[in-house]
Amino acid sequence: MADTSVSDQVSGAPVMLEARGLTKTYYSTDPPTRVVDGIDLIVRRAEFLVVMGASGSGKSTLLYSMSGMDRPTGGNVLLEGRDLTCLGDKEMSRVRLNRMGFVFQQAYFLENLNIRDNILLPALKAAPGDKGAAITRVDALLERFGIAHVGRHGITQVSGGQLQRASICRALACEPSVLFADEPTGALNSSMTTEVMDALTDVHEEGSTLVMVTHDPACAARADRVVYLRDGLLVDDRELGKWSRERAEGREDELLTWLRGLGF
Ligand SMILES: Nc1ncnc2c1ncn2[C@@H]1O[C@H](COP(=O)(O)OP(=O)(O)OP(=O)(O)O)[C@@H](O)[C@H]1O
Repeated sequence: MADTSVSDQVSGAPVMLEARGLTKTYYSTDPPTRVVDGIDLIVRRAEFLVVMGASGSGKSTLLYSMSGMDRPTGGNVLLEGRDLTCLGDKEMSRVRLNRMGFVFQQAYFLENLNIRDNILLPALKAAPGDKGAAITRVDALLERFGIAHVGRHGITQVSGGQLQRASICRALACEPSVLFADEPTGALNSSMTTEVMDALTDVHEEGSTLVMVTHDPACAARADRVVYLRDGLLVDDRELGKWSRERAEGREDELLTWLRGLGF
């Protein structure tokens, strides 16, 4: 049973996810490469946290290690106080399916299924005995993200922005505790980027916890907090506070100044 009483000792806010001394070393290289180097990081409940850093600094590896997609080689990851690092593969898959959602740069949808069925698939897998509820939830998500009219379209018959909004729907279909996004706008033009970031901002404003990797300061400026990685180490951390459309530009400038100071 999850321990929901865990809270951040500094802010007092409830903790959703925590990395303690998280390490990932690849032993396939000679010498071995330590890509994530003993990171301590707390993600508070309902927080939108962004991970930035130069290419190769370990952002995706940190995200995958925290989400159980990849096994860390040291340290621990706790989801609402429950240590995930001691779980077997089967239990970890269950946690990923039921408690975590993922959005990647590419959608990775099945070509032989339409958009709606691609979104429905994980929801049915997570709750096989409750097909009606899964269908209702998925149809509500399609409406909410403005893609109900393309639900029966094939995956090549929609725009990049619509496909990424469908990825967000799929990630939310199992009502996850944490949504992880790895460069979700990396393959999109600027109007589609805004479309997808608006969708993610809505998800956050409705109370979801988000952890996102991005290279794009305009996307990062949507977050509550940005952490910066260098060579697998977490070297700085900046609270941005609540995002608002009115303050968007000033906030992006403030973030850029901070990032330049870090050598970004
Ligand atoms: N399977 C692997 N074996 C060995 N080294 C790896 C492996 N996967 C990743 N790396 C190395 O780990 C380092 C960090 O990779 P990672 O993808 O986490 O960085 P990143 O900050 O997300 O980079 P980018 O912004 O370019 O996506 C890189 O130097 C990469 O080459």
